[in-house]
Amino acid sequence: MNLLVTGCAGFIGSNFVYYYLDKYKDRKIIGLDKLTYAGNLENLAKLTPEQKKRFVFVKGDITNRELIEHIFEEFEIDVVINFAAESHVDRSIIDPHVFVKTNVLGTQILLDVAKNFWYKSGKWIDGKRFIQISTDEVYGSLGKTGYFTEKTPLDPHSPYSASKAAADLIVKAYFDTYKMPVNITRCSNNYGPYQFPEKLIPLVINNCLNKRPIPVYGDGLNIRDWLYVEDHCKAIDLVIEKGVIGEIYNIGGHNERTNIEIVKMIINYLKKNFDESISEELIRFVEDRKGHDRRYAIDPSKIMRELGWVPETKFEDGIVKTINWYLNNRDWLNRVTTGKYMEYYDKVYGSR
Ligand SMILES: Cc1cn([C@H]2C[C@H](O)[C@@H](COP(=O)(O)OP(=O)(O)O[C@H]3O[C@H](CO)[C@@H](O)[C@H](O)[C@H]3O)O2)c(=O)[nH]c1=O
Repeated sequence: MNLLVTGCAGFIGSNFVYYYLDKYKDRKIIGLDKLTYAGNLENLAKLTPEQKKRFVFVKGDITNRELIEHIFEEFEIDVVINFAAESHVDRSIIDPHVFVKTNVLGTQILLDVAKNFWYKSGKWIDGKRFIQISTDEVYGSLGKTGYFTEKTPLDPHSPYSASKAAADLIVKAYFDTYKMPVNITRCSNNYGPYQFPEKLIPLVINNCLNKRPIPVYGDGLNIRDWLYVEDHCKAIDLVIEKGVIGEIYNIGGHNERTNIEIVKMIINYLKKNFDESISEELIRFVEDRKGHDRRYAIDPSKIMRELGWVPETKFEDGIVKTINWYLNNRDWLNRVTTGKYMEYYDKVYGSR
């Protein structure tokens, strides 16, 4: 079985490649990545020599139709998992265009090429599947109570989440119109190794290590529902194996935390275990994110009930594993935060 994994050198994509090649010793991954600022081939450097034999890397963009066709001609692709996306909300507020191009147009091109290769003589070839990795952000924001289910209406607020919602609707259209074998998964906030330090958890770790102020948006009481990335990978694996064609699956571990709680947990762990001069004095409450969603919370009961998924990593363990991963990979952290990183950082935080 051959999988085309787009965004294979990004955070969730690279974690998925490790997880999948380790679990299935007879399967092969063709990994495609544009290697923008967040995708980094170094993220895949720890594949074993045996795993490398079952991994082919292609540098390129999902909006390049000729390249995607070439990949389908070269390899018999059974499953496409589309992780490739521009994913950071703050960047989408500065420059929405690239989000629409990659997330919407890129998804449509992937779907269309897959359809041309998988639909022969009036029917779909058996065993093919297209999985769109989406996000809980497409549902918008919750008040103090309630959960996002698969039936919650789409109500995205940022250019990022609007582009992901648009992509989901294109995927749905390929199912409704052509009966294409698709699934959409919508996961809550992930954390773990290889996450780029523009996202809250690695940004806080990196700023603590560099004694840089920690920007907390607004009152710090926005809530996110955090899931360890490996639990997300396991959920996607189950969708590939057992997901019902055309269905959407929400993924989340019922682990809601305010941002300030997360920030303080990281500071206090580092203070106790790494450097006692790291303190809550680094915290700065800064201007809020425009259109900032207040609360996300996933109802994962469908995937738990129908596919037997269970989130295994407790947040208290996952966050310690994650902080230690960054402590042990400070070279990586330094490399990915040089050059253009500070330009971006000043753009987002300079005016706050
Ligand atoms: C970077 C940063 C973030 N924040 C706040 C904003 C959010 O309420 C919360 C988490 O921010 P972020 O890490 O940017 O993640 P968020 O906007 O929730 O979106 C993430 O989670 C989504 C899933 O919910 C994914 O679809 C997105 O790709 C991913 O970026 O922390 C701060 O207060 N200060 C910061 O410096």
